[in-house]
Amino acid sequence: MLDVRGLKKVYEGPGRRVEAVRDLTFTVAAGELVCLVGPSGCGKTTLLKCVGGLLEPTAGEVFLAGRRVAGPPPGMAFVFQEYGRSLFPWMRVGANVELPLRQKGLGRARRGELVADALASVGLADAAGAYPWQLSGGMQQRVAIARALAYEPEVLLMDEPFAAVDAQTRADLEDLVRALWRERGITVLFVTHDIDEAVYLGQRVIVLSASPTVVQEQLRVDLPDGRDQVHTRVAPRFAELRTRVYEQIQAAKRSAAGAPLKEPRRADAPPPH
Ligand SMILES: Nc1ncnc2c1ncn2[C@@H]1O[C@H](COP(=O)(O)OP(=O)(O)OP(=O)(O)O)[C@@H](O)[C@H]1O
Repeated sequence: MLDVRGLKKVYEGPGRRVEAVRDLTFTVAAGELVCLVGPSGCGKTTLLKCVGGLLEPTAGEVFLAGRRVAGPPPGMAFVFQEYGRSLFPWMRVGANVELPLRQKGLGRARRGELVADALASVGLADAAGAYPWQLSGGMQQRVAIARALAYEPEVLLMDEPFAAVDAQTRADLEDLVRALWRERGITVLFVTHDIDEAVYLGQRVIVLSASPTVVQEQLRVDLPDGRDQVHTRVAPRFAELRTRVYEQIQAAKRSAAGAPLKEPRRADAPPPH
């Protein structure tokens, strides 16, 4: 479904050259939920922008369903971290969710159906007439998710979408994403700096190195599909997987600092004491 091949991004400006992403190659299968995690500043947002056609890579290519991405493709939707800036404050919630559907050229009746369905899916069926600033942060992020869902994307790109909400809201929103993903079969690429979130959400976790970024490791999350905040997070396997991801991120930071890489531990090895 999503094929990232040899992606490289160098930012060049007067007197400054930043090689943000060196060489990234990975694929995401149709209907898969993959989390990308890596040290701060490792180029996660840069990568997602290149995948979404918002930024031209310096080298390498991204393919969506076999077609090369050369601008925002019609089958992709974004959810960003800063919900406060991604919703228009002068438009009511319903109009915010509807906006991309107008741009898609859908008729009024169909737009109405999709908006109502998306808002109901995120538990905000009665908020269509409110303004975003009348809602809590978590509710605003639900609106942003509803807007992405209403668009009926094949692929949903999420860039640290819950970084700015409180811990309880975050847990609710994580469960919402998993529920929507399971119901709708959307392909999800979810960027986070939170290791627990990556393991809790993903079917697979791609660990990125420090910038200039390469894939440090890919880890299959072999937890049961039916996850919940109480039991999954205390499961021994959850602890093993998060330890494994944590070690890889530490290794990525050490290698960036010039220290030798520690031999990676096997995912099925017991956690360290
Ligand atoms: N427009 C830009 N111009 C120049 N350099 C940039 C630009 N955007 C990002 N960078 C640099 O590229 C590197 C990667 O940035 P990016 O925002 O992609 O990382 P990130 O992993 O998303 O960061 P964080 O975890 O802090 O959100 C950083 O060194 C950053 O300073």
